Amino acid sequence: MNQAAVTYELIKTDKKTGARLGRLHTPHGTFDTPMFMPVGTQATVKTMSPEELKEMGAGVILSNTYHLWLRPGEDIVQEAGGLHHFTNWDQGILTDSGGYQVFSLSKLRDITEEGVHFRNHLNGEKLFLSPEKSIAIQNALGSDIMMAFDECPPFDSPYEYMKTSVERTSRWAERCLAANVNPERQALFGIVQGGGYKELRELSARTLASLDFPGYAIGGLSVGEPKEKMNEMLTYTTPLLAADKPRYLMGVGSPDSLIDGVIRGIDLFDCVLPTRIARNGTCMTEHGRLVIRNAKYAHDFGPIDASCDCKVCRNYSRAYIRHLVKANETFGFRLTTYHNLYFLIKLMKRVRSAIKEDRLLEFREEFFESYGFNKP
Ligand SMILES: CNc1nc2c(CC[C@H]3O[C@@H](OC)[C@H](OC)[C@@H]3O)c3nc(N)[nH]c(=O)c3cc2[nH]1
Ligand SMILES: [Zn+2]
Repeated sequence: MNQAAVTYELIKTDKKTGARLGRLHTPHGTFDTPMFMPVGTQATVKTMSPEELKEMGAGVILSNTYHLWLRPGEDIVQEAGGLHHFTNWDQGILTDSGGYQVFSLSKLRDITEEGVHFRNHLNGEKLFLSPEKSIAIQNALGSDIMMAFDECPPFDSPYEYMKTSVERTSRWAERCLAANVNPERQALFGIVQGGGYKELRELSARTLASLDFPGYAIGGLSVGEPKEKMNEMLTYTTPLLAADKPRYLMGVGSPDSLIDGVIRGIDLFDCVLPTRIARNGTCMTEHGRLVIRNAKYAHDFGPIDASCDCKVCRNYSRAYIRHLVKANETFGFRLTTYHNLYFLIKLMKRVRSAIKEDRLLEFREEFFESYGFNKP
């Protein structure tokens, strides 16, 4: 029996919700879950060094097959000895399959049973991505967790289209399993689709469960649908997935969505939100979002967030960071990025403590009140 590359250890199941405490064992370390994974689409978490990511407690970071295939090319990364050597990051790496980018970045595309024909969003050249090609790229990148090549249709696609897509994505998932040349070191996660149709979510979950992946992602969400619809699909879908496997909600998210995802049984999250809003000077704080450019912070020599113990909040003032951001100084965006990532990683740590102490729903109430999510 091959030693599985990634295994999930279920530590505790919350009595009042679907939340769990767990540990994700990977060839590059073991990490507590629920966990937030910083996104480093082009093999870097924008403006952050590996040392800073480690310092803030990041365990697993993401990179993206589509982007790295186009630039610099998976062959260069492979020659470097894989992504861990290329990026000098020795902890966990998860690569997305490119399925989402093909559907979100390229306009002209043709989906066939074989794969997807589309145009390079950088130079318009014709490209083709298939389950086999996506897995070959991810094997070359050497990520610890690879994602199956899938189609992420618009949430409100017609039932018939969504059904066809789910069935094709399931056949693609099987081809991905067969294409993985390194299952002992690189775990492949299946991605559940089905949009807002419960019976298609069930069809997708059950088909993928029968293929016995080491972990599962819930895809096709956080694509513009109302949060209530996302939560409704999670409530329905996560119980269909094996309790002894990790569950990863792709592309999520904001603090309220992270907590509500944990309550519905999600263990792993990724989202560009904290790093993206940081680059326009917006910070997450205990009392909601703070737009640092705002004139009211010009003479404010306090920290971004008085309740945050990160190195940014311990050493730099709102006035200084506001000045840097307004002057478009890179260091300003490094400070806002570090703080935002720290805030979400710390939020997951607080959630894990709340699960340990059987007080997750109380924590949700307190945090939502403080952040302002309860405001009508
Ligand atoms: C934001 N909402 C959202 N993101 C999603 C992503 C990751 C985007 C990927 O693109 C890059 O960020 C833009 C990241 O790449 C590192 C991320 O993994 C998804 N990926 C796949 N394969 N299938 C999905 O159904 C899917 C759904 C999503 N919903
Ligand atoms: Zn801070």
